[in-house]
Amino acid sequence: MKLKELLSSLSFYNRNSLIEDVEITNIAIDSREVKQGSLFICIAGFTVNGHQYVKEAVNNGAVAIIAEQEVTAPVPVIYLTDTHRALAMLAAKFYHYPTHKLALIGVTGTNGKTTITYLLERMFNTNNIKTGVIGTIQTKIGHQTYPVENTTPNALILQRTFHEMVDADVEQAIMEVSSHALDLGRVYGCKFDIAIFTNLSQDHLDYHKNMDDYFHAKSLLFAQLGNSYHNNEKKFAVINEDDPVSNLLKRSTAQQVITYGCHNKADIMARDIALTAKGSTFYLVTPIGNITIKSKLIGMFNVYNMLAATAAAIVAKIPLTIIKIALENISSIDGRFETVSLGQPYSVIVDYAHTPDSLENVLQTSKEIAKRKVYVVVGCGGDRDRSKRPLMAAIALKYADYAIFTSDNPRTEDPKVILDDMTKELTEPQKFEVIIERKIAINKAIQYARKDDIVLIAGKGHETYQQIGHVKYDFDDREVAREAIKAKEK
Ligand SMILES: CC(=O)N[C@H]1[C@@H](OP(=O)(O)OP(=O)(O)OC[C@H]2O[C@@H](n3ccc(=O)[nH]c3=O)[C@H](O)[C@@H]2O)O[C@H](CO)[C@@H](O)[C@@H]1O[C@H](C)C(=O)N[C@@H](C)C(=O)N[C@H](CCC(=O)O)C(=O)O
Ligand SMILES: Nc1ncnc2c1ncn2[C@@H]1O[C@H](COP(=O)(O)OP(=O)(O)OP(=O)(O)O)[C@@H](O)[C@H]1O
Ligand SMILES: N[C@H](CCC[C@H](N)C(=O)O)C(=O)O
Ligand SMILES: [Mg+2]
Repeated sequence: MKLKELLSSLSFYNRNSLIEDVEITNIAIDSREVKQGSLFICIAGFTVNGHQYVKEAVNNGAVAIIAEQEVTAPVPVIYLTDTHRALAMLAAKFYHYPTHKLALIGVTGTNGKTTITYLLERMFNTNNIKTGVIGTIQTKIGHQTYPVENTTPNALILQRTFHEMVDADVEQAIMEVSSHALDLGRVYGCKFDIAIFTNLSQDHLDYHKNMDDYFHAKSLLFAQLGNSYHNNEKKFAVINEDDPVSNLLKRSTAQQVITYGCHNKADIMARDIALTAKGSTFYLVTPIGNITIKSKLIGMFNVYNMLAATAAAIVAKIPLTIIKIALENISSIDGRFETVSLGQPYSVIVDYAHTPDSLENVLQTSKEIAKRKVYVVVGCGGDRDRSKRPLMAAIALKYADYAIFTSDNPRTEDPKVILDDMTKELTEPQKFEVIIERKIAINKAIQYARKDDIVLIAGKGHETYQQIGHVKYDFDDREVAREAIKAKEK
């Protein structure tokens, strides 16, 4: 694509007629990935400033540069005020606006995003619609899976992925939209048809200044739904009516709002909810009919996730009978309240709870279904929100009978400091111990467990690594638990 054609996607740029109209064969934001014919877009990152790599980019074959700070280069340089947003628009244009060629659902909120995307995937697939999924666990195009670095990838990877989905005849894309992504404009070039809000509770206060700032980032997804009454494009905001911020969130969108909930009156509701250790049963009340759902998913939070997915599926015109089949067929989501069972007389559950709210939810659920004691093994990630550490530890002690605090992904922090942040204000020393090494902590908890107890291993869920420093070591809570159970039971 010619540079000038590419630039036509930006409303405001310095239209310098002297700019040579070079052919762009590739877009790169990393100088190490620049090839002959690349347009190099400089991003001022959190770790380094991409503007410093212009020389290397040119040496590797960059034929034009987009920058927001002064750079010198022997190739055309186009200056813009916001290269993050420019990247999103240019990548969308370069890949021929792929989100205009498929239907797109975005899911945002503190907890439940991954779960909802997989519930929706199952609903669309059961209705014979080919899907693509982008999120924390992986990217999926049909049944093909690809590893990911971020929950919501940067705009370049994102638009390329949508382009591959279009090539693979995907009709429905479903993606998690993180608050970081919204704040950094990663999804700015996407056309969403449905935006789903799950809930808002504390997380990521290392990145966002405060909860208002965090809420504002989330609300951008709803603002981005746009106002398209004039071209008759139907778009929907699916909002959790029981969350305290829902009324404020509704004001962020000019599109039709569909609500779901269990307490406040909503369009899609669950009534007569019965929660057990084997799943949840409820009467699903919707504008297109009512039906009983018997799901294998455990916990009240999953009832909310099912309602959110159902609301989006209904506006996407999936019949209620298909929604029921899909919901009843899903037994668990990778690393979310996943049981590790080798026939042992106690339950071992691996869960991705890594926020105060999610930990509270899963522990409350564990407590409700436990016949005897609940043991929890939990830590907090390094280089992330420090203020959630004491909150998570206090929640662990509030609900569990006994806690083992251990390392999550310490990243570049000293694990002892993280554990100290978690435990220094705790007042019941008889109810917990600290074991830095996660494998030993898991083994110890399983050693303690007796018949009918529950061991909840929280924080890492589907992750198959543990990041210590900058190195990711193989580590899978489910594998470690399996080995520990085997060793104990033999
Ligand atoms: C804080 C944050 O979001 N960081 C993201 C950001 O990294 P960064 O700002 O550190 O980038 P940088 O290393 O400073 O580099 C700046 C620029 O220089 C370029 N560069 C760098 C080196 C070089 O030799 N040449 C070169 O051109 C880089 O390619 C980049 O364009 O840009 C990277 C590339 O797009 C992201 O992978 C990275 O996510 C990191 C891994 C991360 O941990 N992000 C987390 C906080 C995150 O985004 N989380 C959310 C959700 C979490 C949740 O749901 O709970 C997510 O969506 O994943
Ligand atoms: N609706 C919900 N409300 C509160 N907690 C939830 C909800 N759904 C799931 N959880 C808890 O949060 C954890 C993470 O769930 P899930 O992966 O679906 O959320 P997410 O929003 O994708 O998280 P992330 O921000 O890490 O991508 C689960 O393991 C469970 O403990
Ligand atoms: N996407 C989240 C995942 C956290 C998972 C937890 N295991 C941790 O490492 O803190 C983050 O990067 O904050
Ligand atoms: Mg997720």
